[in-house]
Amino acid sequence: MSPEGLEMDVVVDRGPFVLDVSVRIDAGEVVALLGPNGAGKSTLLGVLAGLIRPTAGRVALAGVTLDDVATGQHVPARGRRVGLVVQDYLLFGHMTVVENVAFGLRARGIPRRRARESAARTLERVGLGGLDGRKPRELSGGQAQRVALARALVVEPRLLLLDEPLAALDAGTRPAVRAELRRHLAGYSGCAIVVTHDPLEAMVLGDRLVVVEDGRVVQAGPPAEVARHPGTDYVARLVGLNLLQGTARGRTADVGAGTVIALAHEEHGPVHIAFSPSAVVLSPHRPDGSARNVWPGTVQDLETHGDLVRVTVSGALPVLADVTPLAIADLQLAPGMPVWASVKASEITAYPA
Ligand SMILES: Nc1ncnc2c1ncn2[C@@H]1O[C@H](COP(=O)(O)OP(=O)(O)OP(=O)(O)O)[C@@H](O)[C@H]1O
Repeated sequence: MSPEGLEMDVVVDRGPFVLDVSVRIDAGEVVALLGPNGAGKSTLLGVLAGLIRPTAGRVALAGVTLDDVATGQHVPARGRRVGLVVQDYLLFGHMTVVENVAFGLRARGIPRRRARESAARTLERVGLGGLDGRKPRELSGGQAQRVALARALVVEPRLLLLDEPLAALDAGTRPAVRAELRRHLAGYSGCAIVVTHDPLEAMVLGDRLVVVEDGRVVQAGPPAEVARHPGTDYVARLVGLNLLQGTARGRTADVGAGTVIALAHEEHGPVHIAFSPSAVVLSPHRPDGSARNVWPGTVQDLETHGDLVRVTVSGALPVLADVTPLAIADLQLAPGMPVWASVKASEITAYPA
């Protein structure tokens, strides 16, 4: 645990619902917070932002105690070095972009001129230099998202909270804004938490996943590890995603290990490639059907989740496959058995890294 990091051990007791969590985040680390509706994600963010007071426990950020119920210590929201980006951005329609960004500084008593200068610098940093005088209604969804990010960053927070930051964007613009957000988060030196319902977003943005169910942390770890060993059925369904990195050249992508993947649409340059374990077909012999994406591996592990069995296939290109118990019996799949995995191009999502 770095001294600049976040330490949170809190209980929020709301009668029927109790949040009881311990979370540690290092400076520079991005945690993707996942969980079903009503699991307690917003409550957790509310405590960190200083909007909800815990019933018991302690929160410390960068060596500063923000909450300590035992001693009665509580730093109010305005006094915290915490930046918050909410789902619908909540930009003030009557203010310009630079005024929106400067607002948090003004609220903290920074004089107008200095606040505007800092705001303009932060807008430059998120690639929005030159848009200072625009009104929020004159921005695209992606630009509005960056203004919201600038508004959170302008107070130089040690903790950045992003509550479903891409939810307001349409499906077409989301991949590009997600890739951009990833770059901003990579360059951010504080702790960050991204709340999301989207497993792809969680895997792309998070260095680590923290999964909350019914007010408790049920699983935490690097995305690939959580996907390979889901602790609950919810996690298995949610993070069951194969994620590869590659270099695209039109309708194909080189993913290393001598394997080229056929894509459903054109991409160029570094890409993420994602497909669901349910899209993977396993066969004992090299299939000669229409699937062009075929590679060999070895069954490493079988784990039952609900009515499916998740098969971990190891090899030069490790992959997860969800198959029915009947298929397991038919194919007589067992650890150590060589298999061929195949995926149709139409089942693959590729997007810029
Ligand atoms: N102000 C409140 N007073 C009492 N209970 C509340 C309050 N706000 C939320 N709750 C309850 O606390 C629990 C956790 O809610 P929370 O909003 O933190 O979940 P969430 O994981 O953010 O859900 P979602 O994904 O739907 O936003 C729920 O059972 C909810 O009904």
